[in-house]
Amino acid sequence: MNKMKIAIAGANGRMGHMLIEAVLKAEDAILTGALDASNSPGLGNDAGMFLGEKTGVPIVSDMNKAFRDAEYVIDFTRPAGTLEHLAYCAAHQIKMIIGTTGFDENGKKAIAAASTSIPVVFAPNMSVGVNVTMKLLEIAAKNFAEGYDIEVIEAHHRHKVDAPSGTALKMGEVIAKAIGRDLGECAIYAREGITGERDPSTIGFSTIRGGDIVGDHTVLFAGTGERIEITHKSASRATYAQGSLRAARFLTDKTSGLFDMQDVLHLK
Ligand SMILES: NC(=O)C1=CN([C@@H]2O[C@H](COP(=O)(O)OP(=O)(O)OC[C@H]3O[C@@H](n4cnc5c(N)ncnc54)[C@H](OP(=O)(O)O)[C@@H]3O)[C@@H](O)[C@H]2O)C=CC1
Ligand SMILES: O=C(O)C1=N[C@H](C(=O)O)C[C@H](O)C1
Repeated sequence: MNKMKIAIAGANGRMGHMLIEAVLKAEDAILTGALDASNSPGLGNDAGMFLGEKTGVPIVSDMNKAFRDAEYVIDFTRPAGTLEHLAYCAAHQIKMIIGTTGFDENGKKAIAAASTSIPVVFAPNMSVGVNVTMKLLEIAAKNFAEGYDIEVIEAHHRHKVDAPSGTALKMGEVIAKAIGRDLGECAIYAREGITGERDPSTIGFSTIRGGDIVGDHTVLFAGTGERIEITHKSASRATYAQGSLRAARFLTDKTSGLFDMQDVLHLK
């Protein structure tokens, strides 16, 4: 069997650890490199050290070393880092799976541009459950377009640096598209003081940060005399790592193109 040669960017991070563990356990994958930031405390350590395993793959900050033998880079870092890795991968024909969130419009355009020369899976949430939930939201939104107020509520751990989460924003986009609204025009990200009554055409977002919450997302459709809540809760980051490996397998026969987890899971 030809094993997928995978390098992990963000190797010393929360997702980096889950991804390294998943790659080491997968029969069809081999860990060929591990990258982290130049100031990472993990630099020089064996990538499997946190598991008590010796992989022979050190964590380095030099892309030439970390990505040299890779066919795939799985990147869960920060937007600035991901965009540097993307440029390298595009120049060296390495397939990318991008889980990083918090990109601005220019960052998203750069990813789309790179995907004309390499295949990229770019998704704010790699879990099967969240992506099936997106489909449920599409159906629900079409039926609750009138007479129901729509609110997206998300909760994450205290270390998360972007808000709302990439998943919450994607949920908002899916809902807005389903009911013919433009999220850029109808999203409300904060409320304080005398806000006036709720504008029924808006989609509201609420963010909770605390403790070690892995990732909870609820969409509330609040009508007259009833409320519908569609909720997904992650209990472990393993689900994102397994989804990332599915995304890599999906890219095996691709030479270019921008894909998301709806493509990977055949949900479109
Ligand atoms: N799509 C999905 O399914 C999921 C997406 N995410 C997203 O993944 C990203 C990472 O999350 P998480 O693992 O919790 O975060 P962590 O902070 O735990 O890990 C990020 C890692 O990337 C490193 N890093 C930061 N900048 C660079 C850079 N320029 N080059 C190389 N490495 C860099 C960090 O190093 P240092 O700490 O030294 O700065 C750290 O080791 C976030 O954007 C998060 O929202 C998370 C879970 C699921
Ligand atoms: O930072 C996280 O932890 C997560 N980030 C992603 C997001 O922003 O949606 C996915 C998941 O919710 C965990």
